[in-house]
Formats: sequence, structure tokens, C-alpha cells
Amino acid sequence: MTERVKALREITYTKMHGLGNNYIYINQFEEQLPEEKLPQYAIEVSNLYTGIGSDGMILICPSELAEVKMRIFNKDGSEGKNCGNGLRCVAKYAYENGIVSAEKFAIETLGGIVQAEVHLKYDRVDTVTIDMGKPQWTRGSLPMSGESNDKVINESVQFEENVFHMTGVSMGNPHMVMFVDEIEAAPLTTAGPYFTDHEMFPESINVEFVEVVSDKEFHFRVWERGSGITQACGTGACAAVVAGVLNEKTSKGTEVTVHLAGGDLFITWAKDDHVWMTGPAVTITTGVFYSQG
Ligand SMILES: N[C@@H](CCC[C@H](N)C(=O)O)C(=O)O
Repeated sequence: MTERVKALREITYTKMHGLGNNYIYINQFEEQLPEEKLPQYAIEVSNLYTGIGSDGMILICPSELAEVKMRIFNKDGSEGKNCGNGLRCVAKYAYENGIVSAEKFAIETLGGIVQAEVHLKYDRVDTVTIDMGKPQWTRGSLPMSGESNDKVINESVQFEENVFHMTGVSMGNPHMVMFVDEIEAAPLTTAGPYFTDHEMFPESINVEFVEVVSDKEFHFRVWERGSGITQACGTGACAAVVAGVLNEKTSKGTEVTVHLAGGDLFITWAKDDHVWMTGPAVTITTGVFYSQG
């Protein structure tokens, strides 16, 4: 009994969400978790039945290149390079917990450095705008099999009896966007895992289905690598708008309202090539997690 109690590790966490895309956030300024155990902690906390329940785990860390650094681990323990909904929550956490004092600041990710601006309501951060930087859309940037400098725009791919058209976009992390006529009919639970783990994507990929209502309005559903269906994917919504421009469904400089399962994001691929994303960030609860590890 005593040994069992001794083995427990207490991890102080905050659970936050951006449009229902929810993660367990851990403040690495105050608590250093052992590097080799991070995938295991992500799996443990994400479990709905024996953990807290989440789409993964996000670390808020000191940075030498920016005011703060974000690291994102998916539900299966794999480390992602970027997370749009996570960035907005990290920005809210950093501002409200005094890690930063300015309303505009930089956040480092494994996919690059982005700029955040928090928008306040009654002294709390309500929404956040992120300058997500410049997208890339070569096979090499995803990565995807084939000639590294080639682009993947509207490329046909077969799934069961249907042909889809895919456009690959990297927002620091990789996305495969497919435009469909009706979002509700998109085969998310079958084509999602099929394409995510397809051999053409050696590092796996996030899969998005998008229905275009107009050049200013898209419907969006996602199957995320490492987490499966989530209510929202910020980088995926940015990739959808970039893919929309590349396929002439919208244009640079047009703000697109992207309707995700968990709510709306406002995204513009600006004429200077930067992608801007604005949306909410919400704190759900704080607590202590007892890891068995
Ligand atoms: N939900 C995120 C993306 C999280 C990481 C992704 N699953 C990956 O492995 O690339 C978002 O809001 O962007």
C-alpha cells in the first residue's frame, strides 16, 4: 500500500478548450515533467475512463526564442508540431497567469514561431487572434511520398467506391483537405483513419472534409492524427482556407467563417501570405492528476 502511494506523481493541470478541442495544460514554468514520460502522461490524462478525458496534453514551457513555448501531445502520446486551438488557450493562460504582461506576444512551437494577440472582456481573455505565419504546400513540407517540391492540389484519390480530391497544406503540421458537396455525408469515421495512416504519409496526417457554402463560409469536419475526431482543429481550419484559395473557392484577403463541430473560427489568408485565425479560448477547470507512473 505504502509503495503504491509513493509511486503516484501529482501533476497540477488546467483543462481548457477552444471550440470543444480540449487539452490538459501543464505549466512547465512551475512543474518539470520527465521528458521520457511525456507520451505516457498524455495517454493517461486523455483517457475518459481512467484519466481526466481530453484530446491530448499541452505543455506551456519557457522559451529562448519567444515569450512562451507550446508543446502538444495527441491522445495517443504522439507529439504534434502545432495546434491552433491550443495556441489560443496557451495565449489565454500565459496572459491570465502573468507569464506575459503585454496583449501581443510570440509563442514558439515545434512548427515555428507565431504571434498572438489576446482580446479582453472584463479583464479576462475572451478571444485570441494568432498570426499563424506562412503556409507551405509542397509534398516535402507535409511530408508526402513523391517529388519533394511538387504540390498536391486537387489530386484524385480513391476511397472505396468514391473518388476524392485532396490538397495538402502544412501549417507547421500536416493537413490533407478534401472538398465535398455535403459535409454531413463525408465518410469521416472510415476515410479519416484510412488516409491518416496511409503509406503515402510517412509521418501520418490530419484529414479534413470541407463543404464550401460561399467564398466567405465553409463547413468543416476533421479526423486528427493521434486523436481521431475532435470538435475543432485550428490549424486544420487554416489549412482549409489555404486549400480553398489554391482551388479558387475563395481568395486571399477574404475572411472565411469556418463552421466546425464545436463552433466558428474566422480565418484570412492575407495578401502578405500570413494566415490569421481568431476564435475563443475557455478555461474549464483546474486540479491535480495522480499519475500511476
Ligand atoms: N487540434 C489541433 C491540432 C493538434 C495536433 C495534430 N493532431 C497533429 O498531430 O498535427 C489544432 O487545433 O490545430
